[in-house]
Amino acid sequence: MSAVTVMGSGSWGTAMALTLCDNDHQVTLWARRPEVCHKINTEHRNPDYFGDLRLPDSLAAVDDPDRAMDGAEFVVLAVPAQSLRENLGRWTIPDGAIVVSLAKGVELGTELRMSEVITQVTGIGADRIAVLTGPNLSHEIAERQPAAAVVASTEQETALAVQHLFHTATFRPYTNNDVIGCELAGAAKNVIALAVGVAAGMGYGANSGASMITRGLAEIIRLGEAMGADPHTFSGLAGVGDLVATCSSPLSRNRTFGEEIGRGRTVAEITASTRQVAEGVKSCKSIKALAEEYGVEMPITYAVCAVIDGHLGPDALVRALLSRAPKAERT
Ligand SMILES: NC(=O)c1ccc[n+]([C@@H]2O[C@H](COP(=O)([O-])OP(=O)(O)OC[C@H]3O[C@@H](n4cnc5c(N)ncnc54)[C@H](O)[C@@H]3O)[C@@H](O)[C@H]2O)c1
Ligand SMILES: O=P(O)(O)OC[C@H](O)CO
Repeated sequence: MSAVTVMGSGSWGTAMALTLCDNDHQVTLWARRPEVCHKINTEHRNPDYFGDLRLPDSLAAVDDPDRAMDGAEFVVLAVPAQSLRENLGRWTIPDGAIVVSLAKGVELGTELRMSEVITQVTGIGADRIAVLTGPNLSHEIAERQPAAAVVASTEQETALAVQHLFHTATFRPYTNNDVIGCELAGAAKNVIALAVGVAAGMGYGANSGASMITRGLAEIIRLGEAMGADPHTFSGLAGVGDLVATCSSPLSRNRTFGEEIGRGRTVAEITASTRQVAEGVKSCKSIKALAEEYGVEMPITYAVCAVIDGHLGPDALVRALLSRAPKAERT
């Protein structure tokens, strides 16, 4: 049994906290809002994210970050990507703790991956950081539906420790040492899911979705290879696995956000109507900046950025992609 603190009590932090409880770890969940802590501690529910789902009695919620992390051997970071730097700047991670990053985003302005942000702000070395990613929609995980995942770390011992930490009867993490590929894949699939959602919202069917998923994968691989990722990562769970899950599922916030755009709502309207994060809405810009930096073509990502910025409507997004100069598939 390990002492584990999950920092962030939204959909994914809560789902991972209950998975860790299923493994009999001593789990503390940090929530910003005292009323969320109260509900978790007294009613064993987090209704903003999981309706009536009963959380394990052993799960303790705390609203003070220092108290939450006191004695933690593992600290699991479950706040949105664009808030990670600010939060880490306020927190003190216990000496020696292994840090697990859950966020699927690339930081705006710096274009840093989440593990890079963690090292930059806290000074914690890459050998004590792991990234957990893969096809993992929180509601399915919280219902204990079977799923696989990837734990990526440059340090094999760290990857193995985190794999062991999370491995339950229904949740099966594999290890991988390609942190760049795993993090990039997790962030970039959200952008492709926005595009697939736009097409779905406009009423297009499976052919359009599959075409975007496949060409989306091609542009993610192009960027990944330029950044030094292992191309094999993209045919694994962190790559094609998460891309298919996110782009196909009505549970995906990114796909749903895109669908709403496809039906004619504005980005401002959709953003105002949900408290949940759709990471691709911001990360599309940092991924576009990476594409520019590495000189890689990413037409779907560019088109999504134009739609998010209001420069392109949904119809124009589809036209822009189809009217590009004809080319061979493997380019
Ligand atoms: N939900 C999923 O299915 C899922 C699966 C895998 C990975 N992820 C990733 O996990 C990360 C967290 O996503 P989520 O699904 O839990 O999002 P969410 O919107 O459900 O919850 C986000 C949580 O962070 C808190 N939060 C928001 N802004 C904050 C800030 N500025 N400072 C501190 N806390 C803040 C919210 O109060 C909430 O508790 C994202 O990067 C997401 O891509 C989510
Ligand atoms: O709901 P989304 O779109 O943030 O996707 C959640 C997970 O990343 C799916 O693996």
